[in-house]
Amino acid sequence: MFPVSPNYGSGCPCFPTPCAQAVLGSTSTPVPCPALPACVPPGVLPLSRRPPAWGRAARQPPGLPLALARAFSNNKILVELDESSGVATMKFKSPPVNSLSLDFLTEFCISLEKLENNRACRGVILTSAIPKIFSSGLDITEMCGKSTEHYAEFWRAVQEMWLRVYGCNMVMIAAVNGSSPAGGCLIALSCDYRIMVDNPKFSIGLNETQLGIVAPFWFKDTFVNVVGQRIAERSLQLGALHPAPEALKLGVVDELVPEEKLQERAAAVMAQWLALPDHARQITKSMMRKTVLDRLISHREEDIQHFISFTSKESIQKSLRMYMEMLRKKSG
Ligand SMILES: CCCCC/C=C\CCCC/C=C/C(=O)SCCNC(=O)CCNC(=O)[C@H](O)C(C)(C)COP(=O)(O)OP(=O)(O)OC[C@H]1O[C@@H](n2cnc3c(N)ncnc32)[C@H](O)[C@@H]1OP(=O)(O)O
Repeated sequence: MFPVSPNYGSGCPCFPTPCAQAVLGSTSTPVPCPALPACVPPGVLPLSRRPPAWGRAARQPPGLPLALARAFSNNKILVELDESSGVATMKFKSPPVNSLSLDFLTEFCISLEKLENNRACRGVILTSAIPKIFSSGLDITEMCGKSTEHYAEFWRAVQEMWLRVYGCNMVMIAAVNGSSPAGGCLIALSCDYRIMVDNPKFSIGLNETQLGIVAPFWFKDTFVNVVGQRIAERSLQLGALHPAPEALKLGVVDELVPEEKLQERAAAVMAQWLALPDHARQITKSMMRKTVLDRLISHREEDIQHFISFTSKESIQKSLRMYMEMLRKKSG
């Protein structure tokens, strides 16, 4: 029996019996499963998978229950699709702080994939249902005291989340309604546009160095592509968390709005972006992001090994434990 594609799992229609396409051939080259991209090997969804739907929301594919197309929620993310506008909202609702656990990341990828496969959906707004927090970033407990197999699985899920958001053909808008450190910031940076609530108590940034860890090269690349080399270099070295007004000045976010206007403004910006022909916008987006995406795709396994050896170091484990202790003391 040959191994299955690394993306094969319970999200695939052929689960638990892998279809022929989900099985890796003797060459170990993953063969894409046409049935569902969950079986597709890691990477970016090719542009050709989404037919252009400019000017109107395309029809619901036959066979998909209507209720599923309008709203679905597994556990940690509430997804609502407005078929008339073609815009979905993914609302993070994983208390207490929307940390990006393995379960969260898995649900996130499956939810986004469902939307990508739904022709009625052309744009997604990412936001939070937890007051004052957009996302607290990667779940630190997933990186503490676990096995190397667990670190590998977790890191693959983090990579997958980024590849899917950064490489997404749909318009992605982050409606940042709370603090957004590290991995939370990465999600926002990977969108096409960021709107943040105008509240200096909410901050955003890649603060990894404050935890004694290092933002991986693809976090850094994403940041540089948004704010430029100089701002990214200073902000990354200092592990800076920028209060909303400063984040706007530095270009980390595109605009600030009062909290009560956030969803309305996100919908208005989305409408502007969706007024463009999909194919032209998608090809342009792909052209702008391809180099950075390809860099991780071609070094994915190496990056996982790097993460495992870095995270497994006793000095790193110690830093993470101390950081968690500091958070616990602060909260308790
Ligand atoms: C050279 C190459 C290198 C290769 C790669 C190597 C390394 C890996 C790099 C990995 C990149 C990492 C990215 C990350 O995202 S790391 C996570 C960074 N996140 C943070 O620093 C945020 C920490 N949290 C906070 O600052 C605050 O919690 C808050 C989000 C501002 C919310 O504040 P507040 O409302 O006051 O809530 P509490 O602080 O009281 O927290 C409530 C409980 O939640 C727990 N918590 C918070 N954040 C996390 C988290 N990220 N993971 C897990 N748990 C978290 C906190 O401990 C509280 O728990 P308790 O109730 O049990 O005490």
